[in-house]
Amino acid sequence: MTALLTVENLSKVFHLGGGLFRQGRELVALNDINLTVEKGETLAIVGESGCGKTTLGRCIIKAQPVSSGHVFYNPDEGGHVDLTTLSKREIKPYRRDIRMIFQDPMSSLNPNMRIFDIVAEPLRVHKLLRGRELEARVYETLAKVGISPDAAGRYPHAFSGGQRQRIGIARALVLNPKLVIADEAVSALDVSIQAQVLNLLDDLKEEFGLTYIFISHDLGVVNYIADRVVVMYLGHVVENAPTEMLFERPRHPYTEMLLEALPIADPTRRKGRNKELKGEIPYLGNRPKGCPFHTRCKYAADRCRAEKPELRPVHGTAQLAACHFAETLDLKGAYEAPTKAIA
Ligand SMILES: Nc1ncnc2c1ncn2[C@@H]1O[C@H](COP(=O)(O)OP(=O)(O)OP(=O)(O)O)[C@@H](O)[C@H]1O
Repeated sequence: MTALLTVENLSKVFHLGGGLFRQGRELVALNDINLTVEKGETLAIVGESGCGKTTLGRCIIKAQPVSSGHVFYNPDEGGHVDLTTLSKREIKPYRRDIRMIFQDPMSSLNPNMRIFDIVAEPLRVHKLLRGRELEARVYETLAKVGISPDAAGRYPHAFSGGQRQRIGIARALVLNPKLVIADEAVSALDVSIQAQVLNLLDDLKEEFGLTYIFISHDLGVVNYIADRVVVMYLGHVVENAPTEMLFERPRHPYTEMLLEALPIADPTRRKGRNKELKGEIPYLGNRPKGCPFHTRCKYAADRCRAEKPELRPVHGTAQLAACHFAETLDLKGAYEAPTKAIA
């Protein structure tokens, strides 16, 4: 396997202004993140709201500057480039290679533009194609995501949520990217539509040789689509493991807690929302000492309150966990890995 993207010691600090009590405070949204995305894999980033998933995605494409650390990108034909050091002009070609898909297709698609122009816009911005060639590429991409070319003259409001997400995907794919960062790409959709869009993403991955970073708060969805899962808590990576290993036997108590909250195995039969997670997430600007999770961890010992655990391989395997007791805790896994046939 070859790394397409490597995040090294990445941190992001927001300096808060405004309110009387927040003046001069810092909020560490990402704390020394390390991860690798292999070519062709789907790497999921999971965690509760506010743990830093979106910030990480935005830092990777440099939509937000990092406070420290590196994002090395290693495309086929080029060498190793640190995206964090590039100027606005220098990063432009990499923005073609790395595309994002967003949660809410309604707010990410300009309501005043026709579908054709929405999908054509990235080609125009990057001055890649014109005239007939541009037209052909737009229609071809729309067809790939299951949108009829006849619909290209309509506006976003004429489409359902699932169709709008397909248009968002077409807009991302029209530039032939190598890496797609999907940020809660199916969260706003009904469960049955989610399955269709996930299947589409899976098919497109094969067809276009894509690599995905799939950001989600929903482990049920992640189990279906991801090869590997990175679990984040309060801006830290607490576990990083191949999907099957993580579901069979989590090595971090936070992962166990997320798995416990999953309703049932098959995402098509899931009803309602996940069970509520226990405990309150501490405010990021006032992070607990020691292990960031110890205030909610039912296994916490004195050591956890005093000393921050490093992310490390458990028993020398591909499963990494940041827990002092990763080797000895007998944590509960979840259901068997689902089959791909959920549509
Ligand atoms: N521009 C900003 N200025 C200050 N704080 C920010 C900014 N952007 C994000 N944050 C804070 O950084 C933390 C991480 O936010 P982020 O949106 O990355 O989390 P998330 O895991 O993606 O959550 P969600 O699923 O709710 O989007 C949050 O506490 C958020 O309030």
